[in-house]
Order: sequence, then structure tokens, then C-alpha cells
Amino acid sequence: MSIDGDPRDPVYRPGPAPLRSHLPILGGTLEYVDNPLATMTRRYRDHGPVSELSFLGATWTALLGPDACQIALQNADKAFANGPGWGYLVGPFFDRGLMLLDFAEHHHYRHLMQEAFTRPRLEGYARTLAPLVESGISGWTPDSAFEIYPALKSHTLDLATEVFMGGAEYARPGEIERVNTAFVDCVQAANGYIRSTAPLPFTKWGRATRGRRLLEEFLRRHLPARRANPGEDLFSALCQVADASGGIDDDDIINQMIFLLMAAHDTTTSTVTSMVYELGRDREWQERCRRQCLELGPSPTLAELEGLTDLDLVMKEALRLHPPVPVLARRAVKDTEVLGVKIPAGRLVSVMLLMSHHMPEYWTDPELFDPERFTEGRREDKSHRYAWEPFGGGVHKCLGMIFANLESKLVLSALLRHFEWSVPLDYTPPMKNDSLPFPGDGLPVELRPLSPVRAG
Ligand code: HEM
Repeated sequence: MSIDGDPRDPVYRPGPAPLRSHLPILGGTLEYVDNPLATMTRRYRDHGPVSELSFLGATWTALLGPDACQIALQNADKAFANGPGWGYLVGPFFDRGLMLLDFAEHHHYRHLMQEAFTRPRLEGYARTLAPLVESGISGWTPDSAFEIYPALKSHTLDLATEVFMGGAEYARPGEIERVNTAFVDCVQAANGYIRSTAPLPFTKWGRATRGRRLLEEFLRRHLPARRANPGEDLFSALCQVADASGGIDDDDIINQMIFLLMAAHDTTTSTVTSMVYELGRDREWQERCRRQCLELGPSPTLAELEGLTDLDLVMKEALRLHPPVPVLARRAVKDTEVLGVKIPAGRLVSVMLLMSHHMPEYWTDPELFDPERFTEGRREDKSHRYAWEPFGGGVHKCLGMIFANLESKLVLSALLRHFEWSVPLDYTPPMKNDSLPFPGDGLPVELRPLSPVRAG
């Protein structure tokens, strides 16, 4: 593609496209919330890989397709920053979280925080999680319309209390419930339409401001205990890493903890929900994954989870079809250009990776659930370096990728060992896209116990 654009190219047009929205404040937002993939595909068809849009009260430059996304994610000339990009969406609630730091400061913190995700630590997290997943999931009551999404969301929040915070032994009565609500409020605020520095209590922004304060207070009170009696949890790991390096103070341990909770929770819930949905439609793949899982005991180790090759293919395919983070935020910190289109300093930029996952240029029959496309013989994800980017790319690539992998597989393997499930083939969940995508109807599945003979 030439810098000036090739007029014969049916897709690419040089220069910023005109704003499409008729309603300058909410137009692009409503269109996106209604159907993100259709909106992106239409935009790409009409305006090419780089165009302007109006979203959540601001003008953004949208980047579509792996070529455009790659330029922002690789960020070779350091023109794009995360803090002022994500900061616009998630506001002060995830202040100083690793994803919102940039350049030298980000490099420094990332280096330190990697220590909390080493293999021995991940093995410890698997040890903590396995029995909790087993006892949580095996207690579910089968139902012909079991709403799997809220059940998974509440289960992963319980898991987070243990594996992130090291349990709630010092919590006051009812406090964990309040902490959970506070945390959910912070996540929900990411797309609150009404923003204010003096937040009104009844807005998402207002609830999240209160939530953030409560989370800080809770973590600060628990910090000395985690430091004095470290366990195999992330909070203890961060305290140890911080103390050993001297490079993170207590305020920043708390900032990183709040961010990690946010980064991990909805994304993992969404991944597991998509896997359940796709396996509920494709019973052959469900059976294939179950066969591997039944060979494991109730507390699989990290290595055993990594050996679940069929579940691995399913997870990759679910993340392709339904990436939990469909769009990443950036802001240009200097005048720059992407594929020949100028982007002024200060402009918000949305890296719309969802569309890359559905482009027929890179995937055979992209709307089909076909986990085999990730097998060695096919490796369609290699069709372009940025064709499959559910965990992002470049220096901000997800730090919790292996953690997410182990938790998702633990939950799925427990489900497969205890239950069978199905969803009608003609059922598509009504997705809510005003924060990270989730099924508005809770995704009802027909959940049946696995016969005791099979469950062993
Ligand atoms: C399947 C689940 C997950 C998905 C799809 C996911 C996706 C992502 C994406 C797309 C980014 C890059 C954001 C950007 O470039 O702006 C990211 C960053 C990050 N994620 Fe995840 N994530 C998941 C689970 C987790 C978990 C479980 C944790 C922690 C335990 C975690 C921790 C992080 C951190 C710390 C960053 C920031 C990295 C940096 O800026 O250097 N994520 N994640």
C-alpha cells in the first residue's frame, strides 16, 4: 500500500474520512454498542483502514485491519501512549495500573511485575485455584435453562478473592460482598456516558469513585498481613516483588492490585463464557475436550492443563470469534501517520482488533467455529502477524496470558468432568457492548450432570 494511497485500491482511501455520525456526541457510540463487528466492517468498507469517528463524546481515529493495528501496537516511533488513551475510558479508577503507564516508567514496572508471573508462581496459582474451582463448579445445580454467565462471573470473583487477595480472613462481615460490588462498579464506569470530577452518586462514574476508595482502603488494611505472612496469591507476590526491588511503594502495590483485578476478571469470565457457548453448539468438540479432561484428576497441575491440547484449540478459537477486549485505546502524543493518513498529536486512537479476527483475507470461513484452524498443519493465525491479537501486541501485550489460560482451562475442565450442556443451534446471545461484551440474557444453557459412570 503506497503512502499516498492507490486510487485503484477498492478499499483504501487516502486522508481522514469524514465523520459518519449524524449525532455528533452519541452517534458512533450507539452504532458501536448495537453491533461492534458490523460497525467496524462497514467502516472499513466505506472508509478504509484509518478513519475518524465520534465515540463517547470525542473524536477518535479508528484503526482497522492487522496492518493498521500493527503500527499502533508496535509503536516504533513512540507516537502512541496508553495512559491518556485508556485514561479517557477507565478514568481515575485504574490509575497507574500497568496498562496505563508509558515508555520508560512502563518498562520499569513491567519488568518488576513479570516476577509475579514466573512459572513457579503460576504453578502456585494453579495449586490455589484447582480445589476451589472443583468445589465451586461441582456444586452447581443442573437446570434446563442454567444462566451460565452470571454463575461464571460470580465464581471467578470468588476465585479472585483467594488467588489475587489471598483470602478474606481479615475481612469484616459483609465486606467481601461490598468489595465485589465496588470492583464491579469500577469496571462498569469504563463506558459511563456521564463523567464528572465531582461525580454524582447515581451515575456509573459516581459509583465507581466510591468503589475505588473502598478498594484502596480494603487493600491497604490487608497489606501488612500479606507482607508478614505471604501465601501463594498475587497480592503476596506483588508485595515480595516490590520489597525485593524497592521499586514499588505501597500506594503502587494497591494501584497494581486494583488494575490486575480489573484486567483479569471480566476478560476471563468472557473467555470461559464464549468457550461454553461454542462447545454447547458443537457437541463433537465438547466430547473431544471432555475425553482429555477425564484423564486428569480433580486438581490438575499447570503442566497437565497445558497438555489439554483440544481445549487449547477451543480457547484460541473462542478468543478469535469473541475477543473479550475488542478495541484497545491509545492517544497520539505527537503528530504521526498510519498507512499514509495523518493523525494529529492529542487525537484518541482506537485499535479495533475485533475486525482482524473476522477478515476473510486471513481466515477461511471466518464466522465458522473451527478450532482446527489453529493446528500445526493450518496455523491460520500466522496468515498475518497481527491477524489474531486477543491479548494485544507490542510492549503492552497481556501480562496475564498464561494465568488466563490456566484459569479458563481449570474452569472448563471442571465443567466438562461434571456436566454436559447444550444451547440451541439457532440461538445467538443478545450481547451488551457498552463495557466489555457480555450476554444480556445470562446465556441460558441446558446443563445436565454427566453420568456417574463417565465422570468416574
Ligand atoms: C482471556 C483473558 C484476557 C484477555 C483477553 C486479556 C487481554 C488483554 C489485552 C488485549 C491487553 C493489552 C491492552 C493494551 O495493549 O492496551 C492486556 C493487558 C494486560 N493484561 Fe490481560 N487479558 C486477559 C487476562 C488477564 C489476566 C488474567 C491478567 C492478570 C492476572 C491480565 C493482566 C494484564 C496486564 C497486567 C496487562 C497490562 C500489560 C502492560 O501494559 O504491560 N490479563 N490484556
